[in-house]
Amino acid sequence: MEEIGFLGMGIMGKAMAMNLLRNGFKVTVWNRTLSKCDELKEHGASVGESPAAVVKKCKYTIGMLSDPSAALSVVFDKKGVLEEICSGKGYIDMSTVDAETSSKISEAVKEKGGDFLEGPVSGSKKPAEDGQLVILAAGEKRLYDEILPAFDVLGKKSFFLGEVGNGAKMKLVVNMIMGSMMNAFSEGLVLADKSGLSPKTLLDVLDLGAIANPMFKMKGPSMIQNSYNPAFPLKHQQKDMRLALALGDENAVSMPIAAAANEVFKKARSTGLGDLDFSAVYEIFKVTEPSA
Ligand SMILES: NC(=O)C1=CN([C@@H]2O[C@H](COP(=O)(O)OP(=O)(O)OC[C@H]3O[C@@H](n4cnc5c(N)ncnc54)[C@H](OP(=O)(O)O)[C@@H]3O)[C@@H](O)[C@H]2O)C=CC1
Ligand SMILES: O=CCCC(=O)O
Repeated sequence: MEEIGFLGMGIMGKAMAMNLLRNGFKVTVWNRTLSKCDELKEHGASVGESPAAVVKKCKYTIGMLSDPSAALSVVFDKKGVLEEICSGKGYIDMSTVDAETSSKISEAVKEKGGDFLEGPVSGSKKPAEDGQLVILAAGEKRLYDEILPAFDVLGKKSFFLGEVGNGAKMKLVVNMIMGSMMNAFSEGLVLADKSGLSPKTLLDVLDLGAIANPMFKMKGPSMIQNSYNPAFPLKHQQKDMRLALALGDENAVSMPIAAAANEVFKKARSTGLGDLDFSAVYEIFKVTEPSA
């Protein structure tokens, strides 16, 4: 397979690029904060000096950036992707963004003759390290077929969802459900505790019943130890709730549960929890009102 460029060495980008290297791909990486490329370099990656330089060198370039503004910035800014993308090259944005952002990038890339694919992912740091992501791709089918060998390393399953925007929308729906579930879970843990029950026993009970799921199983034990080492930063989960609510707005879908969950995530951000794991929203439910 051709050399792959990778823009964005955050929690996910770093794990994904490392996984590609481990599986024999040649990778050139770039990150706004250059020092975050050091570990990749030690493992055999080349480092590009700008997104444009990476695209110039590589036939395929993947972006994994924090939010719509970052995703747009690496494409449209000076020394960005657009300066070097051209016919015969592909750009794959795997960041979680809204459909409008993805379409803007797609149109600009296509105008330069390049191919574009969006490919947001389900799964967090550990699945990224283990190549167990679920890839929600949409856009240029030819590029999808060409990049599949890399997707097969990054993920356990790839979906091709058709036109650009469908991957972004699917990802936002999934994360909207996840964020609402995390709120209900946190509320339940507090209710158990305040009612004199053991939260640990609640985890055991949940895990044996109809609502058992990997998220409760993985996050529950660390939450009851007040430990929130970030795998999926809370600020990104709140961004996804916000974008999902905007999608609901566009489609006149009433989303009272997600709206309430978003408010709690916003509160968590405003109290300085944004860089912790999204499960830190639990801390907000633990705060008790002074009794009257
Ligand atoms: N963590 C997770 O579990 C998952 C995250 N996602 C999504 O993947 C994306 C990345 O997430 P994650 O790796 O956790 O996030 P991080 O916050 O760890 O990393 C964000 C990355 O974006 C870069 N960045 C931010 N702003 C800019 C900018 N203006 N210009 C250029 N680069 C910028 C950062 O660079 P710098 O280092 O310089 O700040 C960093 O490389 C997000 O869209 C997130 O929603 C999807 C699935 C799971
Ligand atoms: O966007 C982040 C998703 C995290 C997960 O799917 O576990």
